[in-house]
Amino acid sequence: MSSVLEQLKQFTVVVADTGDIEAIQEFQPQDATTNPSLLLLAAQIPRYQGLVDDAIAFGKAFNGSEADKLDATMDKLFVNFGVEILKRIPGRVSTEVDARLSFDKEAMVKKALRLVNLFEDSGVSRDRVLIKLSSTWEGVQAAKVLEKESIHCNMTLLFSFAQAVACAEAEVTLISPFVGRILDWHLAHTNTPTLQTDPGVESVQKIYCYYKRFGYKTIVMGASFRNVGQIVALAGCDFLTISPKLLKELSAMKGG
Ligand SMILES: O=C(CO)[C@@H](O)[C@H](O)[C@H](O)[C@H](O)COP(=O)(O)O
Ligand SMILES: O=C[C@H](O)COP(=O)(O)O
Repeated sequence: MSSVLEQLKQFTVVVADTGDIEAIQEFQPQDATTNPSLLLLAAQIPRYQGLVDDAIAFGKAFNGSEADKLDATMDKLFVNFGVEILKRIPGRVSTEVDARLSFDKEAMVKKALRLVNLFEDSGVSRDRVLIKLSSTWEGVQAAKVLEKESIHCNMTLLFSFAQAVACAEAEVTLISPFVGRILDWHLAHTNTPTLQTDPGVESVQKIYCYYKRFGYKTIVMGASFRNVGQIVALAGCDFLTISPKLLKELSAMKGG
């Protein structure tokens, strides 16, 4: 009998949510997503020290202030991990624009162009990269500009239906609704410790049905999962990005 992970792959594009390159190889996802927290963890794994050293050398040689050098180091580090990840997957890697820029359209566009240029300098074409932008109003406007330059965007930190509609109308490539954080919020802020239904799962289902009903092309990728139950409930969604811990649980579960 095949595993739940193998069965899931028949209906949904499975994406690895990690900077740990070896974990990505183990589960053979189509795509991978990274974020600063995940890359901070990965950068502390001794086998990836070479990628960190290379980024530091790049930053030191960068012409500019100390702050510019630090910025250049971080950009190069994110790209170094992205380039290595892409050697192990057939699809795309998501690389994030600093969330502190989330309310500054021009700064997000500039940072995205810089990341894409670094990928291209490493021999990776822009169609293998998804630039992650916050789903703020400014983020959506930045994505509109970038998509016109064939820079594909993954709109992240998406918690509401209104954000999803704005992203679809802007014709962005992909959105990442955050299942787990919606659930976390409800558990922390409502008087229903045992919820009958999962509001994070329901949020993705509503967005998915709306996109399909009205023919929007934007890909829906559920993210931020707390347990395998949420993932199984969303089987059939376009994409799901899943941590190695939950990918391992899914691959150990036998399907019916
Ligand atoms: O790329 C994405 C989503 O686009 C993911 O890496 C996404 O950032 C992660 O799933 C979330 O940040 C995980 O967040 P959480 O588990 O801390 O709620
Ligand atoms: O895509 C979303 C953000 O990268 C989440 O980052 P965080 O896990 O550090 O809050």
